[in-house]
Amino acid sequence: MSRRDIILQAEGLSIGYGSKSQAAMIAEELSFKLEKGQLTCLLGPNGVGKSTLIKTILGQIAPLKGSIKMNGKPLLNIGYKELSKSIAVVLTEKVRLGNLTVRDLVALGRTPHTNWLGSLSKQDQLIIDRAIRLTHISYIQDKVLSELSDGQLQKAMIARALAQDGDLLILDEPTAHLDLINRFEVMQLLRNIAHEEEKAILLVTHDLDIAIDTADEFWLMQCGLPLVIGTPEDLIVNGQINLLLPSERLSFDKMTGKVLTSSDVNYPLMEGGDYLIFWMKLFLRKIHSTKVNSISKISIIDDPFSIYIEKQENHFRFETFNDFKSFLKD
Ligand SMILES: Nc1ncnc2c1ncn2[C@@H]1O[C@H](COP(=O)(O)OP(=O)(O)OP(=O)(O)O)[C@@H](O)[C@H]1O
Repeated sequence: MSRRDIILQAEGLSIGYGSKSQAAMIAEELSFKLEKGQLTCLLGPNGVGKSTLIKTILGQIAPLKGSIKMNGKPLLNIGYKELSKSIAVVLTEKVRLGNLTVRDLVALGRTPHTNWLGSLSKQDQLIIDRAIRLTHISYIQDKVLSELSDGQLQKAMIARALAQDGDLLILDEPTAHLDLINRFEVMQLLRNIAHEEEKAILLVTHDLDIAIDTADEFWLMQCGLPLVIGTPEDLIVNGQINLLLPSERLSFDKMTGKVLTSSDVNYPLMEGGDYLIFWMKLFLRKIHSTKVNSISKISIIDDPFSIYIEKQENHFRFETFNDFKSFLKD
């Protein structure tokens, strides 16, 4: 096998709730594998079954059909203790452990490895130190959890999962409730952990743009269909990324990596740098003015920023999009 080791694998898996005889099937024919050193993002619309799949992988609900193997062994044959040494989880629910310090929380990650008294060995302390260092939270290790921001708490939760020292990390929407910078930081952190610590990481996210920027692999989940799996770049280039956007009003722009609303605007002839034309098109789509139809040409230059308009033999110049907007609205 290649450098990458398969940690978890499933073939023809059906997932859902209830018993096999009276089952509410959520998804079927799911086949996938998770490999060391890879960051995988599971994407799909609300209610499609992402959390159900995560719960099945964690052994919290039994598959309706098929089985999942962890390191070659059926998941159902792996005991709770062994499983918690191999899989670390960060879920969306906020922890209510306000009096614990960050270091106490990270130390909880060692629970599956400690004796029944829960005493930490020197080796455990070193692993906790390392998890704190890798997640860049040394400066807050003595703070109590109730005093943390959402971003700091999320990093502490990731450190706890890292201290567990399993091969597989599973996270449900780790960037929910975070601001833009923290969303990037947390995803970059997870990418580094996957690559440098050789962990397999699976996370659920709705943050398509950040996922494109960081993931090695996407799993696209859609109602009643098998998972579509590939590198983000392949799925973008072959158009399968649009499976995430079943509405005709939305489409994925391959050039910019952004989701755009489709438009019925007939753009005039445009001249200028690619990025200027991109923002001009977005502007014209939003302004939705009938006056755009009588513009024959738009030229945009970036230094000094100017918009030149040719309209029925007349020429106009604007220094900002805002001035152009006023003109279109008059
Ligand atoms: N305990 C349960 N028993 C029966 N059905 C459930 C249970 N939990 C969830 N479901 C149903 O399973 C389907 C998939 O839900 P799930 O939470 O897995 O979706 P999701 O893709 O994670 O959604 P979201 O993006 O909104 O978190 C939904 O129709 C939901 O109502």
